[in-house]
Amino acid sequence: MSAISPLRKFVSPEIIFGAGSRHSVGNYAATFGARRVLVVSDPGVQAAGWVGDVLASLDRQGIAHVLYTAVSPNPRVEEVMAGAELYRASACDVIVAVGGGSPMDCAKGIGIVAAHGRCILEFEGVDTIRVPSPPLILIPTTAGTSADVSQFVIISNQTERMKFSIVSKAVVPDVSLIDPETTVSMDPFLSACTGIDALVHAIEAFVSTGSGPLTDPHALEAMRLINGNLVQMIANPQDIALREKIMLGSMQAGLAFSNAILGAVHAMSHSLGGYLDLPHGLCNAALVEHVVAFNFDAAPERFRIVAETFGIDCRGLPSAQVRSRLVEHLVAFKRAVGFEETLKLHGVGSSDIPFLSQHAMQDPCILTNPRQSTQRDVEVVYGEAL
Ligand SMILES: NC(=O)c1ccc[n+]([C@@H]2O[C@H](COP(=O)([O-])OP(=O)(O)OC[C@H]3O[C@@H](n4cnc5c(N)ncnc54)[C@H](O)[C@@H]3O)[C@@H](O)[C@H]2O)c1
Ligand SMILES: [Fe+2]
Repeated sequence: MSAISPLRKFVSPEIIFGAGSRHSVGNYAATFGARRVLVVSDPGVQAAGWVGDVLASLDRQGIAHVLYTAVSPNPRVEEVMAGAELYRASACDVIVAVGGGSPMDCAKGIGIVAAHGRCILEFEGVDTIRVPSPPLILIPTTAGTSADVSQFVIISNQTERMKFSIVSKAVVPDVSLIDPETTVSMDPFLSACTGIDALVHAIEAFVSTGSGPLTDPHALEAMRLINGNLVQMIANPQDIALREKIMLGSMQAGLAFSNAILGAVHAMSHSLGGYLDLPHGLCNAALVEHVVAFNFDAAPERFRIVAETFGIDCRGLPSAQVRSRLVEHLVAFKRAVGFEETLKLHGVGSSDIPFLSQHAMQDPCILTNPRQSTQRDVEVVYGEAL
């Protein structure tokens, strides 16, 4: 008799996907009985006009609001704490975020602090949340992080020059309003960074030790959508049909990685992003092919499927050749979206590697990497990416 699969769980918010969905935020806030909403965003998203649409929708429902936009890319501990203080002092009862991963993660952090009355630093790690957060509605404006569907919060601790992760189903928002129209204002660099982030989510979720039948179909479809449309989207930034495909790919990658967790690219990129305050997608881009080459032999059949999903003809090829074709494909894809990155270009030297590796080993994402890694392994991979 063949064994049956082990138990799996899958969490997701209520998702409303489609052009114009941002305009319904007022209705969703009303269903939570909102009296005063804290709206979290950042200056770039406000300048693009997306904050105005959210405030207008709340106004139509007669719901008061307080705006908080003091959020940096790679949101910081102090920004979370100041936002939580504003939430408390203004007697808010619902949180809405509109923006990329940074305002969305900051909003999740504000919810945790508002509920517990303690510093966000105390919640680092897995399943540390004890008190439910206030109702949370997220509206992503980048097609990449999918923090709006995920169980992750990534906050930067600039006192220690590191980023830390909070992983809990308690940080999955109540509602995600995914509106591809908001991504038309992304410039080519932001589109490339966030698109590569989503592609890496899909690859890492598919080869993760936490992968399984509930997440695999999302991961594979995300790879198809992003691999097949990102280059075209960057060349045709106003093409809403292409924006929609990449947004859908990002969402599916998000559902996959939220439930299957990630791997060494993310563990290493969180460490790098905290140390140098660099864009998250850029860090992933600098590392991805090196980590894939390192991991390949631990999951050759899974990586063969990844390669086939990218359109590489693997028939009759031995594993070593599939590995090198997959690495070549990733390098060519990165170039096609505008990346020629090495870590050296961003000022990383070999003397930084021990610090970076030590922090990467503490990140929860390292635990689900398909190949068990020691600090020495991680040091070698950073060295290859220099
Ligand atoms: N929680 C998660 O599951 C998760 C997953 C991956 C990454 N992250 C985190 O998310 C953060 C990165 O988020 P991001 O890549 O979405 O970028 P971001 O939120 O940091 O935004 C980067 C810049 O782009 C601008 N911007 C955002 N949307 C725009 C738009 N539509 N038009 C014009 N400008 C726009 C912002 O104003 C900002 O200046 C990192 O801190 C990363 O660690 C979180
Ligand atoms: Fe990511």
